[in-house]
Amino acid sequence: MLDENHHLIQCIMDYQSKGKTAECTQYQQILHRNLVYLATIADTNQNMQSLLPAVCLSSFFLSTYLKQHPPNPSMSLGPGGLGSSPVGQSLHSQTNLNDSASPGMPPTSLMQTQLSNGPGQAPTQQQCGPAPGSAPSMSLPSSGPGYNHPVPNSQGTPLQGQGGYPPAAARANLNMQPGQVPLMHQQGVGAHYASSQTGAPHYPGQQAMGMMGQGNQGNNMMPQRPIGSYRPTQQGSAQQLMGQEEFYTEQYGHAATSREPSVQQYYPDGHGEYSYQHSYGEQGCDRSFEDSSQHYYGGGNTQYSQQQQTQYQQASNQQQQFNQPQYPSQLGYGQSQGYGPAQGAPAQYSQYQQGPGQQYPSFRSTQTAPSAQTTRPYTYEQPPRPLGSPGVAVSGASDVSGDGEPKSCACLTGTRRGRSRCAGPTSSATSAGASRSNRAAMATRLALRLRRNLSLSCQACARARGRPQKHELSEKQLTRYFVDHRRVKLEAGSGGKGACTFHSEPRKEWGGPDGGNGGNGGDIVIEVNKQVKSLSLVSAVYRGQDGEAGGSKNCYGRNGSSSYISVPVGTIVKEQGRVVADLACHGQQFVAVHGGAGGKGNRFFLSNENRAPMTATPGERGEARVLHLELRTMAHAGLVGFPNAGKSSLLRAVSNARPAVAAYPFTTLNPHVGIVRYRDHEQLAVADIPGLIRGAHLNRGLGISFLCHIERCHVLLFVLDMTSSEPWEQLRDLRYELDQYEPGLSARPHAIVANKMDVAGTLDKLDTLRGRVTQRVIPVSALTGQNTEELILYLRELYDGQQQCKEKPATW
Ligand SMILES: Nc1nc2c(ncn2[C@@H]2O[C@H](COP(=O)(O)OP(=O)(O)OP(=O)(O)O)[C@@H](O)[C@H]2O)c(=O)[nH]1
Ligand SMILES: [Mg+2]
Repeated sequence: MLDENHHLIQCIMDYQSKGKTAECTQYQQILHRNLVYLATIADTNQNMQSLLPAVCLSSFFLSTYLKQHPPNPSMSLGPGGLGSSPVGQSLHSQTNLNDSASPGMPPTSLMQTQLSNGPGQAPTQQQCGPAPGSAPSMSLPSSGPGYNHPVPNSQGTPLQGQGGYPPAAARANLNMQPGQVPLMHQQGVGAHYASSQTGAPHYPGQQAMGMMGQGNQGNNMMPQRPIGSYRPTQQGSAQQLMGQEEFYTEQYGHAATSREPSVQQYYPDGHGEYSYQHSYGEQGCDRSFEDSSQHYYGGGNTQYSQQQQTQYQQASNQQQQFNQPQYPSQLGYGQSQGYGPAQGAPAQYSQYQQGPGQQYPSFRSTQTAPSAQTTRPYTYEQPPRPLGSPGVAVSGASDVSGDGEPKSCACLTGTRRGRSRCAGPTSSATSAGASRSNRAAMATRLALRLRRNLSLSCQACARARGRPQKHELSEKQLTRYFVDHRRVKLEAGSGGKGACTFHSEPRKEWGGPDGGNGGNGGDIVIEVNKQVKSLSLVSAVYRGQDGEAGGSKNCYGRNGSSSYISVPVGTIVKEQGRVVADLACHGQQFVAVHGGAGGKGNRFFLSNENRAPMTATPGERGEARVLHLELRTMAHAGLVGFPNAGKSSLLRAVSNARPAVAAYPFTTLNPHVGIVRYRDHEQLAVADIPGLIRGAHLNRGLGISFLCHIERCHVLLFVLDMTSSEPWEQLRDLRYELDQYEPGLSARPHAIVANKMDVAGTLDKLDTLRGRVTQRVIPVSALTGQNTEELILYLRELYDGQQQCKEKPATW
């Protein structure tokens, strides 16, 4: 490694002299990484002594080279390298360059000094850092040759040029005493926080983890590798991270898993200081408080908070209140680091050179510990929760932007009619910081939500959309599906033929006849099913199942099974105009055609006269007939009236039926039946019949085809449109049409309903109507429901009166 570094430096110098900037930059990056790696190894017990000369010698060459060739400010040496610092210019870049190489590989003299440092070294580190204000103007005037920083003679003397590189951190890294391990972590965190401006991190678990890691894995080189996840966060350049990761993969045969940038995705709130540092370094203080985990570790470092309070308040007054001391054990955090926003602070990376097993668990435990996490705003990160759970509400309610107004939700709300933008509140992280994985998860949840027709993202969306109601069929669709007349051709199954066989057995020459009979053919049965509402499902042709033929050994054939045709209640079966069956009850069956009888086998013809009959008969053919099925709506009462009289509106007013209502005639094309329920649990069916007009019996309008439905009604309700000029003329025409369809039909128990009484000028017509008829006239308004109670009660009276006369034979 030493030779390689020498060679690299030589190449850099050559390229620099030749003016090849690109190659020079490339070799500088490699050199930088070598130095970082050497510094990492130097943290361990085993390799420190042997590698220290290599590190320092390389640093010496590099410093010598840099003195002779001031670096190009635009050059980048990777994380923390040249040009990565927003301020400091070339001199600062040089500082960073040295600092980037310095973590874990402090000057030899310093190392040697620190090797003997005991745990008592930790408190002194608090005093040796520069003031925060001095950070932006950091410089690294190397006082001596090589890579040596000026070593403080006393621990209270501030070091120079320690931008993000506290010497105490180097001491901590070099300190192999387990008891001093916490110092390393504190210093590392302190250095990091000093540059990240995120306030002091307070990880109670971090010290413990650090101790564990150092004590248990003290000589393990692998865990000492730099953690890559911090680098992109601090540098703000994932590209550099990837390049470095590839470099490590190539150089050392493995890629540090902790370098994966996706770690940041796993913790979008992240390690508090890092996410916050990134926010402040590049975005200022426009990031919401919930975006960072600042409040999770809020300001446990009292000294730190006190010192940096001024700048911190400038950065975010809102967040300052969360930086109150919570973890007094963190008081030892370094103050030596600047707090300026422009510090690249590469040194702090190396201070975090811990193994994944040490570091991330500590962060995890630290993040989950504070109670402030209950208000985490990461709606994207949270798994789906049941609706109405507190978490759902908190996620949306707790997210308030800086001005106190909830931000608009970016989630999509699935509705039956498509997607719409949700207006509910959500976190700023939701709208601003969705990574790819988050978007994928969001898409998955969105698809799930669309399937459920629910929303799980925010409080405003977290409500059930309600069950999708059954889509009402239009009158046109109902007409298509409603069939009240069907001609069917029925042919029952034929019987199976009989068998003609003889018994066959060894040494039994004349076994006798054993042919079995054939099975009977299947019948076709018409069965009433109340679930069926029309004859639309009735086919034109039915063929019954045939019976099986008989077999030998006296085996009979299987009978054909019966076929059933389901028809609605009120179906009348006619054959050649003659009613053969009236199916008015649920479950009632009518065997329309019978199957043919099965044939006889020769065994059947065995007799004393004929011991070996050869006779076997074929099965009979099934019965066949053509029938006409008519549906007559079964209802207790029927609404009869002219079009637009308000029949459908009245049915909607007195029952739960929902026929179509429109201000044009012949809106209703099919009968609708509604149920009127009474308190004694009696239920009366009321049928809305399509409108009749004058001359309907001559097939005008919709004709009188629908009067067959009225034919089954026990009670008739004549609905008159009181807004017409002469309502009583409507009554007369209706009676006439009914009588033309069936004489005496209008004489059934009935009532006269004067509808639309809410319209002005109808009272006079009502009086006139009452004077012209002898039946009871009930004024109602189907639109407003006025006086519909009287109609319902009177309907019950009519029905009860008709039931009392049930003993009498019907006249229709
Ligand atoms: N003002 C008023 N309007 C009514 C009333 N009842 C029904 N209407 C209106 O009259 C129009 C026809 O109502 P429908 O219930 O469709 O009449 P219909 O007898 O079923 O009509 P068809 O189905 O064509 O036979 C609609 O615009 C209703 O809003 C009522 O009591 N008062
Ligand atoms: Mg209607």
